[in-house]
Amino acid sequence: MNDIHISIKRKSYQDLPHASATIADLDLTLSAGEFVCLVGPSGCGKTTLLNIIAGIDKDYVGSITNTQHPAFNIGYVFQNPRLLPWCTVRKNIELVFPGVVNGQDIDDLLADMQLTQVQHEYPERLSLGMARRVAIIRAFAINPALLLMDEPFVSLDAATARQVRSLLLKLWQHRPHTVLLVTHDLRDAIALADKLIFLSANPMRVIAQIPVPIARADREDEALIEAFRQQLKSECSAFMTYL
Ligand SMILES: Nc1ncnc2c1ncn2[C@@H]1O[C@H](COP(=O)(O)OP(=O)(O)OP(=O)(O)O)[C@@H](O)[C@H]1O
Repeated sequence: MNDIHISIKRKSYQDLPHASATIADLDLTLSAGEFVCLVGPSGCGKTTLLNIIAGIDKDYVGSITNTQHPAFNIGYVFQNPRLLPWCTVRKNIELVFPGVVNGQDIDDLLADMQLTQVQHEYPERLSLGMARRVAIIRAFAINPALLLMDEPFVSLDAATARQVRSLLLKLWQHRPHTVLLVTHDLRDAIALADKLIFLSANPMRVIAQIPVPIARADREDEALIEAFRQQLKSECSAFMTYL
């Protein structure tokens, strides 16, 4: 794995020269194996940034580079799980598997995400929390150099969101990948990230990069997470008004 450099000079949704930029002069480096969370106000351009990094949106000025592997593979967990409705949970995972399907690996992924019991169900029988967990497995199954996740806990009730977050963390600890995760929930970001990146709006720029000082072993400790959240709020709310 290598560092990934993201440099977006300008992204605008209109072709006009004077059109306002959604993203401007945004520079980020993701270190290999690092879990990074992007936090920013609603509508600031987070999904746009993920779409650019994933190669879905090519209409921008800038570059995404990984010096040693120019064509690196990317996993993307969209807000909508996008499972194939005519395939079972297991089949949805098998379909993305690179090369020969490794049954034991799928068994392990299903077990890590507590989905073994529903592996032969169709997506319509799953709760949103289960469907999100299948989508996360599919992204890990391709063993990507970079894993993008867009609000994987949004629209889940608090208990389910905590469960998915905790399972994701365990999965990532078993299978470390470079992750860039978008969330509007600072608690989720603190529980997961090595580094928090705070963004501004109009245009979107990086306004602060803050390492999370909580040991990995303590990331389920809600009191520690809340204490750091309060610290960030009191120290940074002047320039991060959305905290
Ligand atoms: N296809 C599009 N055409 C024109 N404008 C767009 C398009 N997609 C997004 N936008 C605009 O670009 C801005 C950024 O949108 P984006 O969805 O990237 O923000 P976001 O930070 O992910 O939002 P949220 O937190 O609400 O999910 C918004 O003002 C949005 O209206």
